[in-house]
Amino acid sequence: MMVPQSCLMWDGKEGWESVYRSVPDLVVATCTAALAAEIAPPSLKALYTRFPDNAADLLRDGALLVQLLNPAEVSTVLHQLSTQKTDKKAPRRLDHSQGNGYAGEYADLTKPLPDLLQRCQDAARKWLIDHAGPLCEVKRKETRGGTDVTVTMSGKDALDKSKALLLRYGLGGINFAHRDSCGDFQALLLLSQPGVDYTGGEFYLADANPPFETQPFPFAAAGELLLFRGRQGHGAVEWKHGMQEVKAGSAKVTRRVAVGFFQ
Ligand SMILES: O=C(O)CCC(=O)C(=O)O
Ligand SMILES: [Fe+2]
Repeated sequence: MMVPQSCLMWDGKEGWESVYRSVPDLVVATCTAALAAEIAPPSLKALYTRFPDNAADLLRDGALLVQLLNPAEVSTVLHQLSTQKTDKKAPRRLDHSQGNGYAGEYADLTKPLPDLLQRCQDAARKWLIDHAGPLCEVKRKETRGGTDVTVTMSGKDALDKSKALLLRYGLGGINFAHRDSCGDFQALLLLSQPGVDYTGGEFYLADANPPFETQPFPFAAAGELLLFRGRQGHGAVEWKHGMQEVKAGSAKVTRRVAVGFFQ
């Protein structure tokens, strides 16, 4: 596969303007293992067994890391994503001019997702419904008969309506504390290698109210899925989430790339 030079050169602090708008380029620039061959994806059932038996830790702490994919499976996702398109909608920037962060962007992934990613999303959806179904509620604004209405969906419907995003950051990338306009549960599958592709870049949950306590949940390995509650903590505690500054790892180019589910 040809590797576009601009992507190899890509860096959040330099050359931001000069790069790509399609997933293949994003993905090629993602990971040292991106060009490895595909393996046969594990079944939905096999992926489901990699989740814990219950959601107690997620409900107590607000976030939970699951080693969902092994390195060969991460390479397969990257390989499959290299032929995937993003939605026609332009990626949303995170940068200081937008007031939401630095050196990063989100792009909607078109459906259907590549099969392994789709299975990851399906396994996470099934696990959330099985263990926290009544809590999976989402309110969305829709226009019906020319009037704006707020529609509440719960359980499977809420998760089915959601989007998958490709999120990427370069050197100096920051995602300020925020809440997304989606349901209570979200998930993030890391496709970069912590320590190699980047350091720093810790995901955190933060109290939305004083004293704004934050709790970091750093990824330890590529292929980890972070399930998190983007809104509601214990009792009445409201949460936001964000990501601390991405710093260089041992690789020449710094990047932190992930796929977000239920967004
Ligand atoms: O990249 C991160 O750690 C934050 C991602 C995020 O804001 C999201 O998945 O909604
Ligand atoms: Fe978010």
